[in-house]
Amino acid sequence: MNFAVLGAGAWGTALALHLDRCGHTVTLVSRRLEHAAEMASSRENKDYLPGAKIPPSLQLGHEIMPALMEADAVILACPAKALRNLCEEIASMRESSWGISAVIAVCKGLDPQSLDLPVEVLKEVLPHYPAGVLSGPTHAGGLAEGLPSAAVLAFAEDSQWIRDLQGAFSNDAFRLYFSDDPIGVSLAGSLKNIFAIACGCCDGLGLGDNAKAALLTRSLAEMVEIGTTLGGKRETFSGLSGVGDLVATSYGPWSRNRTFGENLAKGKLVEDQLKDRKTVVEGALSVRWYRERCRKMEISTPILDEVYSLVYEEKDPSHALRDLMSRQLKSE
Ligand SMILES: NC(=O)C1=CN([C@@H]2O[C@H](COP(=O)(O)OP(=O)(O)OC[C@H]3O[C@@H](n4cnc5c(N)ncnc54)[C@H](O)[C@@H]3O)[C@@H](O)[C@H]2O)C=CC1
Ligand SMILES: O=C(CO)COP(=O)(O)O
Repeated sequence: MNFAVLGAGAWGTALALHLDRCGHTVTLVSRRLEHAAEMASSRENKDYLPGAKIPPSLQLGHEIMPALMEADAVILACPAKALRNLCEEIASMRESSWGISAVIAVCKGLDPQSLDLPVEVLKEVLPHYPAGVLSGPTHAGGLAEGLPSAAVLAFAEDSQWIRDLQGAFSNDAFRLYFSDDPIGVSLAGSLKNIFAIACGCCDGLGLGDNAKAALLTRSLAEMVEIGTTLGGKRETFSGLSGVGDLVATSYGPWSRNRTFGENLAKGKLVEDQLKDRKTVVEGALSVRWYRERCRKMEISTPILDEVYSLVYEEKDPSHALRDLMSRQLKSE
């Protein structure tokens, strides 16, 4: 198959490397000319995924159009806040001769203006193509190294072409499951980042394994409550994109969301952590939007509310812990 991967951050690069290893024709597109040129000369993405060699077979570019003209499937690997713009750019260039059979978003957040999930943005802006999402406990470094991992490919419809796509992504190091719940998978992928920030705080405060297990378990309960109210299927949250990614991100030393939470608990200010950083901390943004949505729908979200207060109201992490522990007792 021919894949266009748009967005040359850590995750786009890791996916492109993986698809190249699977024997596909792959073009990885960076939006910045100088970044594409630097990658082409060093055969490495030093800015976002240092250490992973880019083989000559993987094509690098900075223009979207040539990659789209050839593509069977397009992977959108930008941060969630840039997804709508990127889709609009594609829509403005669209030609009926293109052979694109699917567009797949791999970001884990919400559109800041509309609060839409990535799959909803795809459906709205690129209605001509089947829209899917890929998500799971898969950090870029592990996939780039070829360490074993598994994820979910979710489309609302099922077809032979989508099953071919599932097969095209899979090899002996990467196992891709199919799901018919792109809404649930998108919700799970963005919510786990918020709870990973809470788990990072737990690490930063040195609260130990009992506390972290309790926090993770109650985070899952909250994720299921929010996710099912917002339209996801309950079983999705016990799958790879739900509990799988929640565990990976909450424990991974590599996780930007978990590390952000850990540093918060150690006294590093939000603005100092976010200013001038090249890479995304999706949970720090999406917690604001989820809080707004959950309030409107009157969903009780005690952990998410505390993460919001930590990030946007300068709440002291030890006070957040005290407030969580002193809530009215209830049934599990
Ligand atoms: N890094 C990881 O391990 C994983 C990341 N993700 C998700 O994938 C998304 C991207 O993450 P990373 O690649 O890690 O981000 P990153 O922080 O490494 O890089 C973001 C990339 O997106 C590019 N970008 C920004 N605006 C863009 C636009 N309008 N059009 C095209 N490209 C644009 C930036 O130039 C940069 O190359 C995030 O939503 C993240 O949650 C999902 C799974 C794993
Ligand atoms: O989504 C991820 C792994 O599944 C990456 O998590 P971070 O963005 O926290 O690094």
